[in-house]
Amino acid sequence: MHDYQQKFIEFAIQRNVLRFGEFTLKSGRTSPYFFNAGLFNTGNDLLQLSKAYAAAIERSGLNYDIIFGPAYKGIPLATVTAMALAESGSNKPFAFNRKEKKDHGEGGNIVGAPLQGKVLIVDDVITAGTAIRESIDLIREAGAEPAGVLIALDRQERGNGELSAIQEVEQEFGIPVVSIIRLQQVLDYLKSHPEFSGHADQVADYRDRYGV
Ligand SMILES: O=P(O)(O)OC[C@H]1O[C@H](OP(=O)(O)OP(=O)(O)O)[C@H](O)[C@@H]1O
Ligand SMILES: O=C(O)c1cc(=O)[nH]c(=O)[nH]1
Repeated sequence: MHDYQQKFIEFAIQRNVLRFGEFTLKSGRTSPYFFNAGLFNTGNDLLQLSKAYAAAIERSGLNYDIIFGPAYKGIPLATVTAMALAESGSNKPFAFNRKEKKDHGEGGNIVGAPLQGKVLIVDDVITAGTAIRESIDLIREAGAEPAGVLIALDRQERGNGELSAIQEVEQEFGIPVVSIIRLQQVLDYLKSHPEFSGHADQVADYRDRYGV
């Protein structure tokens, strides 16, 4: 595990973003851990988070024209990532969607820059891949092309079949998915920190059941 990854796990635990307990996921699975990016909820959190996202994009070498954040939690993520990239000299347009279409004023369900060219999707987690598939549909409907996905946490879970949701997305759409951390690193962290080792077994059991 790289130093930046350990620091990111500690940042997420310290802000209660990465929590342990019993959580129902969008996929219907019951998980012993949850990553709630909505709890990165101060200016300082977002400053730190935006730098972690921008650094991940820079490390990935992804080639893209515009950043897209899926509603809702992807919206601030895409926004602050675009700001951090601009700070380091890469000024990219960004856009996000509304979950419900607006039928007055400017109308439609895309806000921000027009979806054109190669689109990098920025979100918090991928579990079963539903949110990413919905984003890819929106991008294609607009006549643009998905170029990659950046998330904070790869939960390393099966999608619809035996592959991970991320592998399915990579194969089906031919695009890379980049994450800052993945579940295995969270598990390693829990096991090597006695104060969290009580959670390690439950997370490992969950991984045995739904992981790849
Ligand atoms: O891979 P999936 O199974 O789709 O799950 C992951 C998605 O679930 C959450 O979004 P959700 O739409 O639940 O909530 P939000 O409106 O808080 O972003 C999360 O932010 C991801 O976008
Ligand atoms: O699968 C989900 O719904 C999900 C998992 C997770 O860790 N965090 C989140 O916001 N959603």
